[in-house]
Amino acid sequence: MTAQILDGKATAAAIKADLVRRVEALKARGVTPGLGTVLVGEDPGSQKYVAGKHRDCAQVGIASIQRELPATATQDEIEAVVRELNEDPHCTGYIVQLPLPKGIDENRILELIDPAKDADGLHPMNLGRLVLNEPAPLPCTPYGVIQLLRQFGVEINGAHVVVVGRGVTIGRSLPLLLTRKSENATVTQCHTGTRDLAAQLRQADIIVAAAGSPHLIKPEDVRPGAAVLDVGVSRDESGRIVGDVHPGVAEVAGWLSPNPGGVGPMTRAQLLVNVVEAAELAADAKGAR
Ligand SMILES: Nc1nc2c(c(=O)[nH]1)N[C@@H](CN(C=O)c1ccc(C(=O)N[C@@H](CCC(=O)O)C(=O)O)cc1)CN2
Repeated sequence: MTAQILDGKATAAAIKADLVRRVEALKARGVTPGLGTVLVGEDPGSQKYVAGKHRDCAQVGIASIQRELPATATQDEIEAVVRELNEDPHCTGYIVQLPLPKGIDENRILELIDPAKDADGLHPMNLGRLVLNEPAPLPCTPYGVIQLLRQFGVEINGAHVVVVGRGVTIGRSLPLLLTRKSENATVTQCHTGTRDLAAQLRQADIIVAAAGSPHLIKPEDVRPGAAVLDVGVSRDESGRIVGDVHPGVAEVAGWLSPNPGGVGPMTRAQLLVNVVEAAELAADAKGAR
């Protein structure tokens, strides 16, 4: 068996094409959506992701607001930038690129973001809304996973999904989305404390690997025909991405979301969706006044 590729680039391109129309409609109402990014330090991966986000903005007509601080920036200095973006009327949504340098209290920074401008859906109020099943900006990578599965007709309803990882950007919220009635999956969450990971993986209809552990998922761990989404990012000596999924999995899986080229572009597309939706909500509220 050779897996069908879940092509995130093509799917993200279609989402962006639709956003062009929505951004034009907003501009006709006198609102230009603006994405802000806060980048602290010089991590080459983070720099690349942030640059990609602003390239996407240019493609769909969203204005870009970039704030960069050195790796030596203090908690107070980062918080000052967050407060400034909360007040900036040109910035309709923004993100703080993670991870932040060691010594910075990441949660305190996330809690300071205005929930109405939280383009990542990582503010505790928005994560809480997700728990309560209330409307909220959806965390970008988790929702990118779901959209990719839907786009390629992978059955989520009733599926047993094994999520590997428990980080704040993916692992924590993906099970929340997958167990909503609209998705209706059964989820097992695995992590470094899981006793027999291979035994869990072999039960899965869908595996989402977000551990950041190179080639953790081996072909013999995958049930033939299962869908496998590689969301883990490690880098080799030359800076190239190494995913969580061993290349041999392509011979066993029914579907494979590669890395790069799978969920990464979907993450970026969902970020733009969140920015446009926040701007639409703000425009509606302004019109209603
Ligand atoms: N505030 C946030 N920080 C981080 C998030 C996040 O969602 N919000 N997720 C990751 C990084 N990330 C987004 O910021 C991200 C990861 C990957 C990609 C992407 O397009 N990847 C490409 C490959 C790019 C390359 O060659 O390096 C792909 O997969 O094809 C975009 C965004 C951690 N931080």
